[in-house]
Order: sequence, then structure tokens, then C-alpha cells
Amino acid sequence: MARKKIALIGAGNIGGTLAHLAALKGLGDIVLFDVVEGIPQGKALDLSQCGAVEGFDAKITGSNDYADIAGADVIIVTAGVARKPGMSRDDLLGINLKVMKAVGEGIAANAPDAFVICITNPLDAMVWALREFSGLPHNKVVGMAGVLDSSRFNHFLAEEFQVSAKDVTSFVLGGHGDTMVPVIEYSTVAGIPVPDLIKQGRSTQERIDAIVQRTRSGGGEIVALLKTGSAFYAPATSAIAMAEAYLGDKKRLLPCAANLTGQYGVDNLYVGVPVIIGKDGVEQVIEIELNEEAKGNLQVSVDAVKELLDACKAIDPSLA
Ligand SMILES: NC(=O)c1ccc[n+]([C@@H]2O[C@H](COP(=O)([O-])OP(=O)(O)OC[C@H]3O[C@@H](n4cnc5c(N)ncnc54)[C@H](O)[C@@H]3O)[C@@H](O)[C@H]2O)c1
Ligand SMILES: O=C(O)C[C@H](O)C(=O)O
Repeated sequence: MARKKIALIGAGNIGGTLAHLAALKGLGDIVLFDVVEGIPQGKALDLSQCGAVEGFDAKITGSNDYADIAGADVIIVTAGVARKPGMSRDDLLGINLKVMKAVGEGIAANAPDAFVICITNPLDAMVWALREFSGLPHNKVVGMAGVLDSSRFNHFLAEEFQVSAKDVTSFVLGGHGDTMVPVIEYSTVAGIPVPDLIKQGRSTQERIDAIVQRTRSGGGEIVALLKTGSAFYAPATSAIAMAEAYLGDKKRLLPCAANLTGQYGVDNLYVGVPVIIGKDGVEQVIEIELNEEAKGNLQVSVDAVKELLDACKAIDPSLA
């Protein structure tokens, strides 16, 4: 059987980390693409030289030519600009929208059968625009944010309850911004709902509320520390989990930015919801019961994403 091909559009911090993880996990041969000459080639050579130590034999190449992504099974898009301290993700919209146009056209022309995972921010608007520019089916274009945000929430909850993060599960829904919605009612430690753990006196509502807030500003906390860019290890790990779900037809239920067609009362917009990922890409959107507070918070988040889509349409009338 032919090896799978993974194309990474953007060979920066996340792109390089994605390539490393994909090689270590043996997902397939890897093409790193970037507009900057030398960066993808240099990273590809460096990563290839890990193979003899790690025992992998993936072919890793760097390119500045979209023709080299031809036949890719999975494409992960990180092309664009990351924020710096003092900026919001939304400040990246104007510059990254232009990048999505170039990337969408490159994918459409060279790898229209790929499963495409977008990471570029502001995520919900960029994945929507990338889908529009590429014209690929909606089930084959998905955004990565919820896996990362839920992983952050799980990490903070694991610290709070002093348990392994492996035993914590949660869903963070909504847009990948300050309005994201960590859902406490669906957060558990080995199946025990967090509200029950509060009742047992293992934490307090105030402490959990503070964790929700820290999760919401989790990306900004790292930007403030790094000063030169944003998080890349956990974002890369999260996207690789989504790629593995597709390549292995795993039917994983993950929070991802998916196109909604009426679910949660939302139409024609990408936002973070639980989905099943398998060989057909986003195979199902799962609707979960939300209490009134979570419903209201999700609506606020959806409205924030809608505003970003309007901004995209104002910048590029071809999207209107
Ligand atoms: N969705 C999420 O949860 C999440 C998490 C972390 C970062 N991000 C976003 O991911 C993006 C990438 O982050 P990073 O840390 O890898 O940034 P980075 O600056 O390290 O890398 C971005 C790369 O994109 C390249 N690039 C720019 N324009 C391009 C184009 N037209 N075509 C191809 N490549 C192009 C740059 O040369 C650079 O190498 C940012 O927008 C960041 O905000 C999203
Ligand atoms: O915060 C950022 O700008 C990057 C990313 O969206 C994150 O959540 O880490």
C-alpha cells in the first residue's frame, strides 16, 4: 500500500512541530511548504536527519511550490502570522485572510481530495474562508481549536484535582476566542462530573470558574510569556490527533470547528462543536444538551464569529 502523504502549509513553529510529530508517529511522507525560501527545505533536512536516531524512514521534503503537495491525503494549514503581546487573534484577520486565499487556491489546484485541517487564526473565520476559497466539500475542511482548548481545560482541572490529565475529559465549544465556552457539566474525572466533585468538597465553584477563565485566556497567557509568538507544541499535538482520526478512520469524537447546517440553531458558519472524525472527514456533528447559561454563552460566541465573517466579506467581496 502506498504511503500516506501529509502536506504542511506553513513551516513555522507549528509547521515544524507537526512535521516532527508526523514523522515520529509514522503517519506518512511529509511535505513542508512555505513562501519563505530555505525555511521548509532547512527544516525538512534537519528533521530527516532525526530518522537515523529515531528509526523512522519518512521522506521529508521542503518546498516553495504548490505542485509538491499534489496527492496529499492530509493538509494542515498554519500559514500566516501569529499574534504578539498586546494583540488579539482578531487583529490577524486582514493579513491572514489574504494568506487563506492563496492557500485555498493552491489546495484546490493541487490536492482537492485532501482532508484539510486549518489552524491559522482567527480560527473560525479563517477555516470558513479557506473552505470558501478552496471550494472543497465542507466535511473535508475542519478547524483545530477545541482539541487544544479542551486539552488546556483538562490540564488545569487535573492540577486542581491532583489527578492524571489522562483521566480528565471536557468539551470547550464555540469560537476560538475570548468567548469560547468550556462546558463544566460535560467535564469529568474518570467519568465523575466536575459538579459532583465540587459537591464532594474537592474544589469550589469559584476555583472552577477561575479555571474556566484561565482556559479562555490560555493562548494569551502563553503569548505574554513567549513574547515573540504563540503556543505551538500543544496546537501541533492537537492537530495530529485529528489527522490520525481521519487516516485511521477512528471515529473519534472531538471538539472541532465544523460547518453547521442548522445544528445548535446555527447555519452556514464554522464554530467549535463536538464532531466525529473518520475516513469521510467530519462525519457527524453531535448536538449535546446545554443548560440555559451555556446556550447563552454559545450564542455570544457564535455572534462574535459572525462579526468576523462580515469583516472577511467586507475585505474580500468574493466571499459575500
Ligand atoms: N487554532 C489554534 O488553536 C492555534 C493555535 C496556535 C497558533 N495558531 C495560529 O497558527 C498560525 C501559525 O502559528 P505559528 O506559531 O506556526 O506561526 P509562525 O510565524 O511560526 O509560522 C507561520 C509560517 O507561515 C508562513 N507563511 C506566511 N504566509 C504564507 C503563505 N502565504 N503561504 C505559506 N506560508 C506562509 C510564514 O513564512 C511562517 O513560516 C498563526 O496564525 C497562529 O495564530 C492557532
Ligand atoms: O493565542 C494565540 O494567539 C494562539 C492560539 O490561538 C492559542 O490559543 O494558543
